[in-house]
Amino acid sequence: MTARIIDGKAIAARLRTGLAARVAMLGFRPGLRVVRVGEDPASVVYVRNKDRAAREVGFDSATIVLPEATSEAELLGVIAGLNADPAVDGILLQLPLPVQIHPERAILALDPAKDVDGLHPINAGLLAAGKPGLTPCTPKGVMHLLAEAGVPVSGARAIVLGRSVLVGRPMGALLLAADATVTMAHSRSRDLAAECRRADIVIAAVGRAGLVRGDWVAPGATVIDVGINRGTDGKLTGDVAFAEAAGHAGAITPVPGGVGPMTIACLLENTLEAALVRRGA
Ligand SMILES: NC(=O)C1=CN([C@@H]2O[C@H](COP(=O)(O)OP(=O)(O)OC[C@H]3O[C@@H](n4cnc5c(N)ncnc54)[C@H](OP(=O)(O)O)[C@@H]3O)[C@@H](O)[C@H]2O)C=CC1
Ligand SMILES: Nc1nc(=O)c2c([nH]1)NC[C@@H]1CN(c3ccc(C(=O)N[C@@H](CCC(=O)O)C(=O)O)cc3)C=[N+]21
Repeated sequence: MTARIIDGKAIAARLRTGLAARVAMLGFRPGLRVVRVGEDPASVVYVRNKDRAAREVGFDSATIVLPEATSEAELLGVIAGLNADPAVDGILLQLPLPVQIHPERAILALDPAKDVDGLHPINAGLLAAGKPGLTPCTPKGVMHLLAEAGVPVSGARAIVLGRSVLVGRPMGALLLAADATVTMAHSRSRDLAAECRRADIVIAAVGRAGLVRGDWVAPGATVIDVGINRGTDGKLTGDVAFAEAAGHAGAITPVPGGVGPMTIACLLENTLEAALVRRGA
């Protein structure tokens, strides 16, 4: 079997076109601020592409880059300033943070109403409870991709590889909310290959290039590759051995051109949503 390629780039472009039309009718520009501390390579890619997309859709968007050596107190000061700024509707704090900064303390400092990546315990708790709130952009983007690709989720067996607060956990919650039977796998899971082979939908969010091999994928399964790894040749690759897996899967996302552009489109969607709620528009 040769898999159908799910074109995240095209699906994200359609989403952005819809957002641009809504923003043009608003009479104000939704304000987004991204805070990056240090030079994590995946975060650098994200910021570059996000800046372009945000301008195109008509947002007031800026990135604040702080040096790797920034103290937690300095970062908390920057976050407090953004919380208090009425022009700012959405704040995205890029992860991972340098070791001297406690991620939980930094996330707790965000105004939950401006937390467009859905990381604050209030938003994470709403999601865990199956209630509406701001939803993490990457898992939300994956759900959009599954819907656009016509992949049935209700009743399907889905496996999520990775259990991070940013991707794996909220991904599992969204799949469960959509009535999938969800398996959560991680670095301690026994026999990942066998677990994957049982799944109709495989979501790889680990950060290990080529971890998911072709024979881990059941014939006709859907494979969504969240991983963004920078190879020694400088090229971006996912967590899935793409050529092998495409020989087994029914549908598969590429890297680049899969989940990445959807994350950005969903960040803009969440920022618009936060702006409408906050401004009572
Ligand atoms: N495309 C996009 O838009 C985005 C891409 N990313 C990318 O997705 C990847 C994952 O990101 P993130 O969730 O933040 O990463 P984290 O490092 O926070 O989490 C990785 C998870 O993978 C698990 N893991 C690590 N090694 C293995 C293994 N050998 N087998 C099974 N599980 C393993 C870890 O398990 P344990 O909990 O046991 O340690 C952990 O739960 C990265 O490549 C990142 O760059 C991230 C965000 C958005
Ligand atoms: N709080 C937080 N939320 C995140 O969502 C988050 C984060 N921190 N830290 C870093 C990771 C990484 N990430 C990416 C998003 C888009 C692309 C992206 O646009 N990828 C293009 C790359 C195109 C290219 O430049 O070649 C693609 O896959 O097609 C990449 C990486 C979000 N992350």
